[in-house]
Amino acid sequence: MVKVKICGLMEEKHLQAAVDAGATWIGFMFAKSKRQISIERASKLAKLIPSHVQKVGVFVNPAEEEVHNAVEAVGLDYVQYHGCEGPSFINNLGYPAIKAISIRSYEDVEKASHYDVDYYLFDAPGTNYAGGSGHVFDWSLLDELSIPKNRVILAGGLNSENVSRAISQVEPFGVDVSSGVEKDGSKDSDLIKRFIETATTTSVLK
Ligand SMILES: O=C(O)c1ccccc1NCC(=O)[C@H](O)[C@H](O)COP(=O)(O)O
Repeated sequence: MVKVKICGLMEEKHLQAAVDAGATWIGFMFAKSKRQISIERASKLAKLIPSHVQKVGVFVNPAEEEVHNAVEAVGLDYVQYHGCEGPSFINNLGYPAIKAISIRSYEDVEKASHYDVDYYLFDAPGTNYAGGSGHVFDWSLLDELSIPKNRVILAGGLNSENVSRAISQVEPFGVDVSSGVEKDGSKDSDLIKRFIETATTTSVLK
């Protein structure tokens, strides 16, 4: 079954909807974004998350100190690097890691092989911010992946209408969504439930 990451959660009711519907990862945005959350607020919300659901902190070119503080205060299970962080920066920090890679061309896809991380999150390039644009990239660029599929998380403009197609085509380990579970600029519990239900009931076998 495909795993689901719901990103950019800021409110208890939406967090609860994601947990109840079967999310594997909950993402807190610590970088500049309209979804940015403080470490204090994320720590409070994190206490409501059962241990089988993993907490991901999303950063864009952070200072090391910032990452250490958030991991400790929030009890993050993974750190998602969504900027231009290099392999040695990520390795030196030493936390379980997700490296986001913005895909414009096949050369971008190849950048994944420079990193030794737990998961590779392939995303559309950002517009106002580094991610969370709601845009889809050309999934066929992932046809010749050199990294194992069980380390791939697909992101970028996914929603309950296109996620089944995305899963059938890319066969990722997980899918990630932010804009696609929002209505009028805020997360929506029904959209979160529908997305998770659709993704987790889609067969990964072609
Ligand atoms: O979501 C943001 O606002 C954001 C801002 C800056 C860096 C990363 C950001 N999001 C990280 C994510 O993992 C998003 O879920 C991913 O980019 C997909 O977003 P969307 O296309 O909106 O589903």
